[in-house]
Amino acid sequence: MRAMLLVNPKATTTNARTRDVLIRALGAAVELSVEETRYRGHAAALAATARAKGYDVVAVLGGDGTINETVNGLLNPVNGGDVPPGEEIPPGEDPSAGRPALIVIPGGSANVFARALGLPNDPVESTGAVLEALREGRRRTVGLGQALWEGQSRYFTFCSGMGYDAEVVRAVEGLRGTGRKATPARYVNTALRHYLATDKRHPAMRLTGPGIPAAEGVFMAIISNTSPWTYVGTRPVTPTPWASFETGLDLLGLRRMGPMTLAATIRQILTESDVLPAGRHLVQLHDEPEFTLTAERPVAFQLDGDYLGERETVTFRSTRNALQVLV
Ligand SMILES: Nc1ncnc2c1ncn2[C@@H]1O[C@H](COP(=O)(O)OP(=O)(O)OP(=O)(O)O)[C@@H](O)[C@H]1O
Repeated sequence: MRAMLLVNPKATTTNARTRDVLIRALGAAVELSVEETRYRGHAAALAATARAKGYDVVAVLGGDGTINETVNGLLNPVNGGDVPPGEEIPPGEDPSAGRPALIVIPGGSANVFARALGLPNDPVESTGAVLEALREGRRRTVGLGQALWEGQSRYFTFCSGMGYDAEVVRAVEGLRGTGRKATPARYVNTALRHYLATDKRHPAMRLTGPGIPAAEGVFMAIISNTSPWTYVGTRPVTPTPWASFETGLDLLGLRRMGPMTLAATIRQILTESDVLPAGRHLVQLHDEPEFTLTAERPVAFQLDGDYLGERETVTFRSTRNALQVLV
C-alpha cells in the first residue's frame, strides 16, 4: 500500500516530535512518502498529485484547514465521478473507490473533522487508532458538502456558514494574523464582542431549494455535513444534531438575533446533544441534497472554519460517498 503523508508544520499543535512518531509508525505499515506543506493551497496540490499517481492513501497531520485543502485536492477535478444530488448511486458504483483513502491525525486547534469521526484529540493516540484501522482494513465512507458560488466551488468536511458565525471566523482570522492563537476562549470572546457590531435589525438572506418551503428574513445560517458543528474545549456544540456523514446536508438558520433568542439557542446547542433546538425563529433542514442562500447584500461566508469573503448567493450540495476514511 502506497501512502503520502502531508504535514503542515505551521498547524497549531503540530511539532517535529509527533511528526517523527507518525512517520515511524506509518512507515512501518505502508510504503510512505512525506511532504511538508509550504504555503496555503499546497496540500490541495499535493493531494491531487497523489490521486493522479494512484496512491492508495493520503494521510494528513494538521488542522481542519489542511484537511479541507487535501479533500479538495482528492476530489479534483471538481465533480469528477460524483453522483448528482438527489440521484441514486447506481448499484455497484462507489465514487469514493476511485480516490485515495484519507487518514487524519489531529494537529490543528479544534480538529473538528477528526473528532467528529471519533478519533482522539491527540496525535499519538490517533496514530494508534489509525494503525489499528489499517491493520484491520477498517474504512468508513463519508459524504462531503459542496458550496458553489460565482463560478467557484469548494467541498467542506464538516460545516459552512453565512452571516454572524462567518463574521466571527473572519474576526478570529484577523487576530491570528497578529500572532494570537485560535483557542476556544478566543472564539467565545470574539463572538461576544462581535455580537454588539453585527446587524441584528435587517436580515439579509432567503433560503430556497427543490422541495423546500422558501424561508425569508434569515440573519445567519449554519450548514452541516456532520455533528457536532464544533467543540468548546471537550464540549460538543450541536446546532444540527441529526447531521451525519452518511446523510445529506442539515441547516440551522436564525430569523432573530435578539439576546433572548440567541441565549436560548446557545443553551440548547451546548446542552442537548441529540435534540433539535426548538424555537419560533429557527429555520431547520435535515438530510437535504441541495439548497441555496441568497442575500440582498454581501454576507460573510465561511467553510470548514476558513473565511471566504462576502457573498450574495451560495448553493450548498451534498456529495454522498465521496471519500473513504481509515478510522
Ligand atoms: N508552511 C505553511 N506556512 C503557512 N501556512 C501554511 C503552511 N502550510 C499550510 N498552511 C496553511 O495553514 C492553514 C491553517 O492550517 P491548519 O488548518 O492545518 O492548522 P490550524 O489552523 O492550526 O488548525 P485549525 O484549522 O483546526 O484551526 C491552512 O489553511 C494551510 O493552507
